[in-house]
Amino acid sequence: MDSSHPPLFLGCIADDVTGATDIASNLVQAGMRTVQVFGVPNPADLMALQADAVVVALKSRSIDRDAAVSMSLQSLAALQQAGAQRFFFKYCSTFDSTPAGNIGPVAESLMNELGVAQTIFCPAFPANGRTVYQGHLFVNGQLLNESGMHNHPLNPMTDANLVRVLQRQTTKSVGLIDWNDLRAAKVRSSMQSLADDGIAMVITDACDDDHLQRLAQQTTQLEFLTGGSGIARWLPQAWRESGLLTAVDSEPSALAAFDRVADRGRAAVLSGSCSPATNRQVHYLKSRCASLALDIERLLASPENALADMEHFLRAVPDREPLMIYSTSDPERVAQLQQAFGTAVVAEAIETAMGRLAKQLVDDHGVRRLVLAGGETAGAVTRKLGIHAIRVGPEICPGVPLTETVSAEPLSLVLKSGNFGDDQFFEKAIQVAT
Ligand SMILES: Nc1ncnc2c1ncn2[C@@H]1O[C@H](COP(=O)(O)OP(=O)(O)O)[C@@H](O)[C@H]1O
Ligand SMILES: O=C(O)[C@H](O)C(=O)COP(=O)(O)O
Repeated sequence: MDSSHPPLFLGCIADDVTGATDIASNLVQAGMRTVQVFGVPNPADLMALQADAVVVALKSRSIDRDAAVSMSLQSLAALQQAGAQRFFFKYCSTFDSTPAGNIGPVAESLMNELGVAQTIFCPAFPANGRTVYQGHLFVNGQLLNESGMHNHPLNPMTDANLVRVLQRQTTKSVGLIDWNDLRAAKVRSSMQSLADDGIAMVITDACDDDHLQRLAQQTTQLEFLTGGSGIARWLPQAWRESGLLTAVDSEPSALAAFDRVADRGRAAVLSGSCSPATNRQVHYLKSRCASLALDIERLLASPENALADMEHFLRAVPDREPLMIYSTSDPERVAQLQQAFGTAVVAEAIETAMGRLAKQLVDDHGVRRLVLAGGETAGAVTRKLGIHAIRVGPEICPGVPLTETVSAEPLSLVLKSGNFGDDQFFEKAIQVAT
């Protein structure tokens, strides 16, 4: 290990793969050398990475609560052994979770393991339209439960009041630091008075980046924080200003290297997200490159026949031409399938198919650039491909960076959060990766 490189400073535990890449991107933008690893890591591997920050990408957002807690605690232990001094639990900027968890239970277990009496919950990411006001989460100015997130296939968000949502998920008391506290720069004193009242979990308002910067500056004393990726864009600067973090900027050469890795073959888009943004992105791209919608009924009835049909499509696309395969559908169609076959059955069948398709594309069809839309989808694909770590490079849009696998033959990956990116995102991601 290069002794000249400062030791690992920040350990992040993310509950889904695209959410992990999202926070990793903001940390790179903030000048931290960041590596993302997949699944519960080995401490020795983490120390060998020579990174300022490591993001552990778990696929724990929508699984059994106890399993999510267990893998999160195992990841914390590995990060502690690797020497991390600050810890961050990353969940969705739209607080994706069910009334039974997992944000509350995982955060509670991490707090208890770290011996932390109080921490913040800051999902706001204004650069991507996620703002919190009086404890209510807005997406592009619409209340969360009216933004389309109420139709999420796995974690429908039907209540925008995050104090209420989080309180349903935890036995600890939940409170709020609101806009007035931020404006009056009273975050620390407000947190102390909340702590005096026994409030352990503090939802924080934030409507713009100035609010996030203030929150970052006034929470440097916290060993453990939670939130979306927004505040992570400002924490490194606050930690440097308080002398906690050595000022090490990302090496421009390291970021430039991404331009070379990408141009090694064909690009393919695999989209399993059914978010409004991804529906628009699929609609835009499907008239611009070879595209195939998964026949989900056929997939459920006979996976092998369905995959044989897809192989036929793949062979019909001219070599090196980009292509897209998607299950992305509107809420009505999603609900119809879930009612007919069961939510978990449909999700599992699609995620498994996406994993097998990705392996086929890489092994047999010359694909070296994969654009994956959706956290659960990306989690299934990266697991099937056996990807253990990625280097995080320049962002294509806020929260979505270009990445490449840490492997003998690097694969260019774009792991897109369901709701991120404009209508032309896929086209940009393919071109940027060329
Ligand atoms: N047409 C569909 N009908 C039902 N479920 C679907 C459909 N397409 C995808 N899914 C499932 O919905 C979930 C989408 O989650 P995810 O990939 O995380 O996307 P997002 O980033 O939008 O949350 C996955 O489990 C996926 O398998
Ligand atoms: O929106 C966010 O904070 C993250 O990018 C995220 O968690 C996305 O998860 P998704 O499953 O891709 O929506």
